[in-house]
Amino acid sequence: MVSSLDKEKKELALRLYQISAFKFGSYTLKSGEISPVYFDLRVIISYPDVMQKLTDCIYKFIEDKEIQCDQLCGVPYTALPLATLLSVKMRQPMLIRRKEAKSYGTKKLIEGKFQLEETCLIIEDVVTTGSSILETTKDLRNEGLVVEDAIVVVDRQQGGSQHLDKNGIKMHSLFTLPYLINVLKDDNKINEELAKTLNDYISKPIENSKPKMSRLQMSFTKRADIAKNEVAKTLFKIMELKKTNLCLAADVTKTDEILNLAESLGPYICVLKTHVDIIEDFNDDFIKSLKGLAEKHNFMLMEDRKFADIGNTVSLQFSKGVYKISEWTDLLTAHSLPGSGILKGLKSAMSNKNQLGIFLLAEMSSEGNLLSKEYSGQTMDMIKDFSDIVAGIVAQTPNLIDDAGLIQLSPGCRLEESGDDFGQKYNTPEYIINEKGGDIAVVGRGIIESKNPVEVAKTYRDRLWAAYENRLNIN
Ligand SMILES: O=c1ccn([C@@H]2O[C@H](COP(=O)(O)O)[C@@H](O)[C@H]2O)c(=O)[nH]1
Repeated sequence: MVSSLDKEKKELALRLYQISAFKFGSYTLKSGEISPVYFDLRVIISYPDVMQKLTDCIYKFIEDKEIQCDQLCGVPYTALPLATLLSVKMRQPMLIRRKEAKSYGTKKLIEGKFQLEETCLIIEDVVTTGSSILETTKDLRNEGLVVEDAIVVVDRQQGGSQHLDKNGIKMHSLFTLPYLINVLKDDNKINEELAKTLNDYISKPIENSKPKMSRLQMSFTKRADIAKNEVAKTLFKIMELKKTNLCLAADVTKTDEILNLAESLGPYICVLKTHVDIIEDFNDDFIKSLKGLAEKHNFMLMEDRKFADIGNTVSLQFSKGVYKISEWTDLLTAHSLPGSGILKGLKSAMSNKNQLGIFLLAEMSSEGNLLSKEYSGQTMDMIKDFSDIVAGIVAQTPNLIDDAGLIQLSPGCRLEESGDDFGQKYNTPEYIINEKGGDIAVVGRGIIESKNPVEVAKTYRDRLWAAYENRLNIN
């Protein structure tokens, strides 16, 4: 006999297809895997009838499964409106997990009233690996809540359930991918051939479809072993040894100011970043002293020159002129804009100084910058042939790097989310490391313009390192 829930689920599945909440083609998932199906349940908020039907179905589903809870919590963001509607329908309170703590007032991560040891049921839209549910669970458990169940609208059946199970969470899915394939095939929405492609895709052993271990799950020590660029290798080791992933942007204009910063903040940083062309009294002795301090405090020097010309010009800019950058810097930034010739030019100018780690700009932190997604992807492609000289990228999002030996440097960091008058955007240390996927955060004015740069640098160092350790636990 067909239960009323079965009938409602079928109708809902067809309606979800109609509003393009799932699509078929060739899609690159967050894990980098190519998938013949893509779920985008974000569209449902534009269809009140779908929101209503989905809420009713989940409500019945929870009743059928006899799941009890004191609180509900939707995984941000798509599941938030669903959790809200369910909370009203079930007359059960809900909680909201912030993606980052407020930088003012209570600094809470979990909003809403609750008691210790209350049970919280998680609501999620689509599950592939289950990592988003785990992130939310971790914050709820840290507050003393008990999380044992999660309801998901669609389970892609790619290891998420097993992953959650290992972490003490039972996942209940309203729809699975095989179920949706059957419903759509029976209603002639997809043909036999597509159904077969989809079934073949799901029947791949989980090992094959499991996302490969991402750099975000790996320690810097492990990544040092994988890094192909020698300078990146050393940098990973310095970070782990000194327990710091803070890069200081020493954006001051006098040599003694830079040297003072290097001496006083050296113990707390892994990289000191310069813009030599803003220094008014540049001289060779300054470089000698700076190198001495880098050695004394075990940090690396990065010249943030952001080269952007053809290979020949860049090779001259790098090795000649007043600054002779190639002779002293460990790390260097460059734009990918001119094409791979820029990397060839830099490589040719390395001469007898063999060790260089280039960071290509894949994304920028400033508002309105023109580096599109396509540009960022092409930058990553360009790196592949230059793994000996490229140490990493400058970026603002977590999924560009799939080679764990590369380092992501993320500028735009302040203790509080803010901006400057010229479009610079700042995020907190935790947001930079956990949400943007930065391995190293760059901090300039947040430290150098503070009243007590040493104490403030220590705070950045501590918060950035704690966020990195936290990232290893949640991923
Ligand atoms: O996208 C980018 C690339 C580089 N930067 C550089 O980082 C520092 C940031 O300094 P703050 O004072 O912390 O804003 C600066 O040297 C930039 O040239 C960046 O901000 N964004």
